Amino acid sequence: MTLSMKNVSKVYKEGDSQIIALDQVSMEVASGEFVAIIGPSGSGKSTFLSIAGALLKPSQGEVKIDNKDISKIKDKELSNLRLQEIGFILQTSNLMPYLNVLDNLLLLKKMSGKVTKQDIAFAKELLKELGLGSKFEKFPNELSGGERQRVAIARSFMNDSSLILADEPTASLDTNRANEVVSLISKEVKARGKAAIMVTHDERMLAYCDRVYRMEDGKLTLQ
Ligand SMILES: Nc1ncnc2c1ncn2[C@@H]1O[C@H](COP(=O)(O)OP(=O)(O)OP(=O)(O)O)[C@@H](O)[C@H]1O
Repeated sequence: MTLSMKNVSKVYKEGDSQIIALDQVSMEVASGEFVAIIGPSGSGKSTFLSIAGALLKPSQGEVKIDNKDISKIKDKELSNLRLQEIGFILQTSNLMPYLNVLDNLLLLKKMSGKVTKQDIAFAKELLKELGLGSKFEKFPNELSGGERQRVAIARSFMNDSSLILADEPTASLDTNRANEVVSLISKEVKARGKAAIMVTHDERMLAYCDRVYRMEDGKLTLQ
């Protein structure tokens, strides 16, 4: 997979004034690449990830996934593309509190039709890979913060999406847990040929990444 963003700008209108959240940013990420974006609060990083994940439309510029211009795709096809190709990892893991760990992983499958034996086997395999082999039946409130984040990561790997977008996945984790989480993303990128973009404030996590970009006032530069 290749994500290509060219001269992408995003302007938010607030009454009479405008906020230029992104100012002509370009980036290309391909399978097997793990890139990071750092930068101060309010510089445009989340806006960038939302556009990369086809959740938000740019005001200007071009976003292509595998050479397909996503502004030219119909809404239905775009939501399928999002479901199949893109895995989001968010700061707050947003697990369903009343579902156990295994069912949290299977939730999207349940919502989109039926759950197969293979789905269950894949979910269990992912959980084992992430060191959660003994936690299938636990509920989110019975897990530590780091464990919850790993469940959320396993869930984002469930659809075997080719693009992983992570918005501060290590916020609120201690150094060991943070290393664990980021090395899991890195492993998934390298072993399964995925592409990943991670927004982070944590400079220690940059060692796992192939490239580091800096966002400042909506402008993106390679470090
Ligand atoms: N929906 C919105 N409407 C209006 N302005 C917005 C909206 N979303 C973001 N902004 C503004 O756009 C700019 C970029 O915001 P963004 O959330 O992308 O930054 P960020 O780098 O992710 O910040 P943080 O590190 O604090 O999460 C900020 O000035 C923000 O206030």
